[in-house]
Amino acid sequence: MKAAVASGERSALEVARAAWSDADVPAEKSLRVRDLLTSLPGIGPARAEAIMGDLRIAPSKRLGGLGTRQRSELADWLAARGRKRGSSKLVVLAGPTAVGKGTVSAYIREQYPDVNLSVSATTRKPRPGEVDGVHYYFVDDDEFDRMIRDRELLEWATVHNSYRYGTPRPPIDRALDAGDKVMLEIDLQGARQVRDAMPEAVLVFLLPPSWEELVRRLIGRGTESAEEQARRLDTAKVELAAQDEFDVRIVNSDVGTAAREVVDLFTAP
Ligand SMILES: Nc1nc2c(ncn2[C@@H]2O[C@H](COP(=O)(O)OP(=O)(O)O)[C@@H](O)[C@H]2O)c(=O)[nH]1
Ligand SMILES: Nc1ncnc2c1ncn2[C@@H]1O[C@H](COP(=O)(O)OP(=O)(O)O)[C@@H](O)[C@H]1O
Repeated sequence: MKAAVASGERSALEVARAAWSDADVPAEKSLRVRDLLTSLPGIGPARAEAIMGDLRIAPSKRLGGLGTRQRSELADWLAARGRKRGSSKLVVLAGPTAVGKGTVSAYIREQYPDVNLSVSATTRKPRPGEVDGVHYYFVDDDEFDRMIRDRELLEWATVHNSYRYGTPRPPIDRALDAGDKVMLEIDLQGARQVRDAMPEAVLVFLLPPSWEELVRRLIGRGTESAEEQARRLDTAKVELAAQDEFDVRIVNSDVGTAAREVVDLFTAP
């Protein structure tokens, strides 16, 4: 029956209204409210149960069996979520190592507080000054494996052939449900997974003004050994070749200008 409810609140609302009409639609009328809710993007069984608790609908209830008050509250909830999801937007910022993704993200975090920056989980150790839960959720391999097993990650990847990084999904769905602007700063592999999982996301490729400038930034950052720098530049060549897969390309010449161009995407039609 879930097939009757394509993703998207409005269609869920239409299914509910059909179940409550005088039409002869036994499938909709017998559809469990729990199944209607879990057919929506980002709502699993636990969330569906919590929502039904808030709406005072018993876990086993079917659409056709709801009382007048329950129907009205469920319809209002679906309509409100549809409006919020319609106004929220997910922007994914990716690009070659040392192009300035972290710098542009930090600038956006400081200058555009209404943009909700996703906090990734990673198995790498924190660097001096990095705070758990702010820069990253620093977890060990067992915990990262559990997050994968429990399908808690929207995407994840092994980056620079060393540590794993992933985007916890529940905070993203809560933020999108609330109509927030959400931004991920992730690597190319992760961006591709987000594009598959959430086609409505806007994928941004951050470009250096030139290859020479990219090399200068990587070496100037001074956080890698010479051989690691060489390895990352090889990766950067491959990543630059993938830029056509992205919806938008932004050149990071000046951090403030690049950040503005990224943030403007949240309000672009
Ligand atoms: N796929 C994916 N990549 C991530 C995530 N978080 C960070 N990254 C990428 O991992 C790479 C490593 O980031 P970081 O550990 O800060 O080290 P840096 O690249 O040396 O600055 C960067 O290219 C980030 O874009 C994530 O949640 N998922
Ligand atoms: N617009 C820019 N102009 C000059 N240097 C920059 C610019 N943006 C970033 N940088 C510098 O380039 C280096 C790499 O930036 P970083 O944010 O670590 O890149 P990434 O997160 O993409 O690996 C850092 O030293 C940073 O200060």
